[in-house]
Amino acid sequence: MIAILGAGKMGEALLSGVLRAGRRPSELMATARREERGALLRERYGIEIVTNAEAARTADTLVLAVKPQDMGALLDELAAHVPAGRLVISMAAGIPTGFIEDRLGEGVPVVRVMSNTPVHVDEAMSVISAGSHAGEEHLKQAEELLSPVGKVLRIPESLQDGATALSGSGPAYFYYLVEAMVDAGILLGMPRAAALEMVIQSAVGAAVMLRDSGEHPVLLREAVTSPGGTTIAAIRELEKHGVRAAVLEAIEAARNRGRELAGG
Ligand SMILES: NC(=O)C1=CN([C@@H]2O[C@H](COP(=O)(O)OP(=O)(O)OC[C@H]3O[C@@H](n4cnc5c(N)ncnc54)[C@H](O)[C@@H]3O)[C@@H](O)[C@H]2O)C=CC1
Ligand SMILES: O=C(O)[C@@H]1CCC=N1
Repeated sequence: MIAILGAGKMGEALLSGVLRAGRRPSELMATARREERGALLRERYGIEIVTNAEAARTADTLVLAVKPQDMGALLDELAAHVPAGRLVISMAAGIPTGFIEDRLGEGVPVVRVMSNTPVHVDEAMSVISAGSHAGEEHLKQAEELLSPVGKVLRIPESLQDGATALSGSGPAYFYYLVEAMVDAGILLGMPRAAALEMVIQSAVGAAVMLRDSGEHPVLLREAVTSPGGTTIAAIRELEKHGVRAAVLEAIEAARNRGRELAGG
């Protein structure tokens, strides 16, 4: 039995992915802070909605999907109810496995996960790290849970805040670029719908080539960039405006914010 504690955006996305992958609703339970939210999840997925304490007592795997700021309160609520040997999987940004171990009692196996919203389309990037009491079998269980909704990669926990900044937040950077490109289309007089269609299909085409061609991104970009042509005129402006440096600093800022989150 898997329990998703705090089934908001990410928790629900994982829940629906796990059901799409063939698990039965009777193998899953969830908790929600608001009653209406619980009722909606029960109706939408046919799963049982329980209290956090009930989930802790019953489920073999507890998936913590609350916001980092709510993690301390959730763990205080769970502490008295988690029997030894329960696997705890945390999806929260910035919360070290040690923070959870300290509050749930020594010996609890914790796996920290950073996934991203493409869980919705089974194209997530999930990176996982073992806490000090989690071993191979626990990492395998986390991989089994997450691999139906995308790729899974093991990394040392010291890189988790970096992964949060890179792939956890990653989809937002691509959406931001799409927004900016659509604005450029508007500037050039395109109807918004046409601009959006052109940009989305360019993004999808570029993403599929990146994934499937095995070519390095630099080579793919060079293939678009004709001598004396249009692309290099655009690239010169991107370089002039320091876009690469802005990306480096932005992702470093996201990593640094992740490091602050456990402190509230
Ligand atoms: N949104 C994203 O792109 C990503 C989010 N994350 C992480 O996933 C976690 C959840 O994020 P979202 O789904 O975006 O947030 P959310 O706010 O949509 O979901 C959290 C849910 O937890 C519920 N909740 C809070 N305290 C509770 C408690 N004590 N008992 C039961 N339910 C409780 C809230 O009512 C809410 O529905 C966060 O820790 C975040 O860092 C990770 C990767 C990507
Ligand atoms: O913005 C956030 O804090 C979360 C973590 C990764 C993506 N969204």
